Amino acid sequence: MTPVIARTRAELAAARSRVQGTLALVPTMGALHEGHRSLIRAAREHADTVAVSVFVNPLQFGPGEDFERYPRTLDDDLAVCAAEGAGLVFTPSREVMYPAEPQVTIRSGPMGERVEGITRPGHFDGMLTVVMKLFQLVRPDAAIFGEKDAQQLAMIRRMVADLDVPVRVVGAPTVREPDGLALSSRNRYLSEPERRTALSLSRALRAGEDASAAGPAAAVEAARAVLDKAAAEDPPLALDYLVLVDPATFTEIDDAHRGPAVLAVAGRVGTTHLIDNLPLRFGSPKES
Ligand SMILES: Nc1ncnc2c1ncn2[C@@H]1O[C@H](COP(=O)(O)OP(=O)(O)OP(=O)(O)O)[C@@H](O)[C@H]1O
Ligand SMILES: CC(C)(CO)[C@@H](O)C(=O)[O-]
Ligand code: BAL
Repeated sequence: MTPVIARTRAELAAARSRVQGTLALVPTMGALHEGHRSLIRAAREHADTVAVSVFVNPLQFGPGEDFERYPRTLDDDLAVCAAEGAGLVFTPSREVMYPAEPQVTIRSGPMGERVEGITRPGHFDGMLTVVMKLFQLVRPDAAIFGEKDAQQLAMIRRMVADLDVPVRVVGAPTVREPDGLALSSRNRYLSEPERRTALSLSRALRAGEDASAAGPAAAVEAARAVLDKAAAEDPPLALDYLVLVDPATFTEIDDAHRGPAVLAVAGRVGTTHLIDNLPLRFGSPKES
């Protein structure tokens, strides 16, 4: 199927008015990989038509981040959208998305200042602002986001609840390489030695999972041991954070915690910022 490509608001409005039945949106920044493909396939199960947006949102990049060099591969992205059966691709320019410098934006609140928000101040405000704009422009019934960006997904769920946005938010599991590395558009920045070091992120999460029967502190300790080793590798991992958090609020949990949690990690290898996480569940001592 060849999707309709909308580059302007008028083209999008015309395409949207022709959609029959329900519509699911998959927001992306392009450079589509197997993780994005899985989101498009999941979206097809939630609606009659799938729309994919491809837009590298300047508002969610801080000074010194990789906005300029972020991979832009639109022709390949359109081929992926067609192969996966998307009916509509919205690919606005910066001027179409932000005809004027926005004065009124979404504030992500305390949750946006935790964990990844400490490493990337302002990131979640910019992300939520563009997601809200995409929801207004595309008017989807449902929107699909990857669990790889777990704090992003939790924040979007919270925005939709707090602001009564009529969109069903659906999370989809993280797609990994056979060796465990989470797929990410930024992986293409990595040299072979950097990729080997980057693997420590998913290895640390697995070590945490393996130790989790002994409780939250043991899970964090096992993950940290892997990351400490990676910090001494060549090239080294520069750890930004390793935290065990409540999945809904991203506040840190303590050793007494029982129930679901997310073990989240982020770090830099060379100049590449990578994140990963694993959902865990802690039972009472008898259950575990
Ligand atoms: N490995 C993955 N598995 C499942 N979903 C993913 C994966 N990687 C990204 N996604 C999801 O795809 C959507 C678009 O993300 P984005 O275009 O930023 O890709 P990305 O690979 O996360 O890029 P980046 O390297 O910039 O973080 C988000 O909902 C994100 O969570
Ligand atoms: C949701 C999103 C497309 C908003 O720019 C982006 O943060 C991403 O690709 O995860
Ligand atoms: N994948 C989340 C978008 C970002 O890193 O800016």
